[in-house]
Amino acid sequence: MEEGAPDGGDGDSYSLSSALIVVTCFLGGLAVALACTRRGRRSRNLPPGPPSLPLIGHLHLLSRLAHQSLADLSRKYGPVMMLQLGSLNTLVVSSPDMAKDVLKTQDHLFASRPSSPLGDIFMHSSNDLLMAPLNDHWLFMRRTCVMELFTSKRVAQFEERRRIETWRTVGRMLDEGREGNVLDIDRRMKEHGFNIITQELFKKSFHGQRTPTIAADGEALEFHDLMKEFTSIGFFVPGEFLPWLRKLRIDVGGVEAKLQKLSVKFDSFLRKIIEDHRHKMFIRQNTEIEDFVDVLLSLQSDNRDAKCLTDDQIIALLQNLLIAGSDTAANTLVWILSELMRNPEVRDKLRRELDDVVGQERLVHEADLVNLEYLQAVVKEALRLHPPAPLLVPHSNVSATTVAGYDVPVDTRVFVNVYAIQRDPTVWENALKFDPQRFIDRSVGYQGQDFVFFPFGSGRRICVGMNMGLLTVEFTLALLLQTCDFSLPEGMAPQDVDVDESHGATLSRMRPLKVLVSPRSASKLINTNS
Ligand code: HEM
Repeated sequence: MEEGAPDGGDGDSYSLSSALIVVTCFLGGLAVALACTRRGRRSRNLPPGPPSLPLIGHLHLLSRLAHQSLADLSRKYGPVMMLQLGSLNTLVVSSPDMAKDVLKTQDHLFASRPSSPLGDIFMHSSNDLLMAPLNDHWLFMRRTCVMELFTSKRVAQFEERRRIETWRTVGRMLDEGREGNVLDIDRRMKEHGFNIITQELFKKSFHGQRTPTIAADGEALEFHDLMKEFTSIGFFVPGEFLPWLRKLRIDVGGVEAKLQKLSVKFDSFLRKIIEDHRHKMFIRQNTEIEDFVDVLLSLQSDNRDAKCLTDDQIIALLQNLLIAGSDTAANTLVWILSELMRNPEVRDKLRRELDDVVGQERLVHEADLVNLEYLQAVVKEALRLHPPAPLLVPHSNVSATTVAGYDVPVDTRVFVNVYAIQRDPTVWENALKFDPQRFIDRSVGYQGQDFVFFPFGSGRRICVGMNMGLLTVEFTLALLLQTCDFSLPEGMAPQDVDVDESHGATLSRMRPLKVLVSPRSASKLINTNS
């Protein structure tokens, strides 16, 4: 280079050398991280797992349908597998024996929840039930649910509410299905699941025509927007797996900011509902219990217990129940109807059972369900092949322990792959065939006792709303089949109905199920004006 030339060359070499320093440091850091991870692995007897990449660990091996990717990996690495998702130890359990060890034998250790930005920001996990770690607060919330909200008395109290709402849904479907209109079943069932749960929580519906119990337009719209926003954000928060992103205040895709904003909106929406109920109960001296909010407010004012529910806890609980209770039941119904359209012989058999037990002269009611053995088997078979929470809700262990002789460090995130177990050909004959008869030939309940079938989980964290969810699904299915005929749009054969999956909050169909609906004679008995 000529003397006196502009010092751009020096600048270049400066930036080159600083770039080299950064790259060297980065690679050095990676090498140290890798060596530490390997040493850590060697010094502890961790469960097997695939080779990992520095920093991201095994994140790149998970597709959007994580339950399927994990099922594939466990076929190679076994039923107890350890993954490194970013910087998080993650235990994946995929056999009945291992599930039993985690959810029964060591339930006292594994019944906690990992902390997560989604839980912290959105679910108020220090105040809620679903995402709360295993502690006295969780026990208090769980007891409140079990002893006050989901008792058989309370479930029975809301029977009429569920019946009327289901009549309205079926009536709407028949109306809209007139003149050969093709119906989007996913949309109908999601609206139905949501209406049922909001009727139980705060005696209001948010979809359908205006009636005295349907929320005012503005309120309904606001709630629709909130729920739509929630499901569209997605549940993958990168900072959960790569905590250094959070330390550097990097919010990839702005997901955390969106959750924060949405949480504030949700909060004020539910706070207003609580205030309206309080007004009704105390100003108008109305002490009649009409919904869950009434129950929770009366517990709060009772003050029998030294520990009393706060407004924040009530809001967190309502939010949990809305999120955990609506799409789970709705998607179960969509999967059942998909399987019935793919398997006309099952549909015919189910209809024959309904005609034999109930007939067409009166409408089915919840008390009939115990006598509908095949219908119950159909629901079980759909929950076997399409569990709404295919990895349950993540568990976590409160102290270090061992599983199948392998070390599991404290605070490991645990995925129990119920989807893989319920489709395992070594556990179930013709595992991928939709065959409800298997549940008539073999008695398997919902309590998850033998760990071959546990779509609601098992142990301390088993679904708290199981009975209510099952009633919604079974009764809706019974009324639909009793009063409607279903057929596929012209040119479509049963084998054309796919079962491709998509996964948001719960396991749903990738594309909506579209069918034709026409009335059977019992439909004349439905009164949609009640
Ligand atoms: C077909 C319907 C449903 C299915 C398949 C289902 C499934 C599940 C599963 C798998 C879990 C996690 C269990 C675990 O962590 O091991 C769960 C938890 C939970 N479910 Fe459900 N659920 C359904 C309906 C409902 C309904 C209707 C409600 C309430 C209205 C509800 C409220 C909850 C709550 C609050 C939890 C958290 C319990 C805790 O962490 O202690 N679920 N459910």
